[in-house]
Amino acid sequence: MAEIAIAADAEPIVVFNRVEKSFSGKIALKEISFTIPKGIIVGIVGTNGSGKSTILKLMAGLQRPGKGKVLLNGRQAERLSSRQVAFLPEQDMFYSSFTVEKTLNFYNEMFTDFDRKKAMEMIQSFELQMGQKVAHLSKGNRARLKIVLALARQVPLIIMDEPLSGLDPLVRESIIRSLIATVDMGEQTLVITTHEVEEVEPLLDRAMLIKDGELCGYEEVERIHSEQGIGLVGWMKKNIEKMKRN
Ligand SMILES: Nc1ncnc2c1ncn2[C@@H]1O[C@H](COP(=O)(O)OP(=O)(O)OP(=O)(O)O)[C@@H](O)[C@H]1O
Repeated sequence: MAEIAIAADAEPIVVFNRVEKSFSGKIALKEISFTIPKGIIVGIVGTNGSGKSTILKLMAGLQRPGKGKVLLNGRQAERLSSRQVAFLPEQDMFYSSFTVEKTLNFYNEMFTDFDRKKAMEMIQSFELQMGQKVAHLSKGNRARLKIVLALARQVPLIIMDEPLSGLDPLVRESIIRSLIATVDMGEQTLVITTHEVEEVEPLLDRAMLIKDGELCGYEEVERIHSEQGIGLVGWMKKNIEKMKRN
């Protein structure tokens, strides 16, 4: 399925127009089109290797599409400066010899849009120790620090690749709570990939399903519940079955 239309999106922040992406001749994304309006939370779901991270990197302007266009606020994403997007990759991105405080200071100097006060509030709510070395943080606390660094950026688009991956249920819950409390809806749009579909479901306005490089579902989560009477996992299964039949 190349294109999925959703009821008129007033002001899109992200537009994918017939986007294709290949790596060494192997197609990772097959001509996909969609728009994301401002001020919502979108969850991109799908099986391993289906193309979710590739979509995020294209959105963040970190990769160029082979064909088609990726627009961010009306301009080609790969030409925009990093000032528009906070991208949280799946891998760690820290200097491990830095303390939490030094990491914060580093971000504060690197990004003019970094809100140190907001970062400090999140550091306190996560009970992270400012003097602790990043190398000595637990996996959960490293994940929390990553979230702080992304959410403290005052940018229109925040992109998170698998922020919950490999974390225990309590850490996942605390991160989801902080996302709900901290994202400035109306001003900010959040796009997140995840395999923890049921846990993230309450957070999402829309869900996007990617399968083998194709967009095989893009729907408002409330409509999935109200019109189809199912949850996201049921919706994913239904769409994948439908795709197999076509
Ligand atoms: N830099 C790259 N070089 C070569 N192949 C790549 C590269 N990046 C992605 N791919 C391939 O593109 C396809 C989509 O990868 P992508 O990482 O986007 O999937 P994903 O849905 O995010 O997977 P996962 O859920 O496992 O993180 C895969 O077949 C992957 O091997």
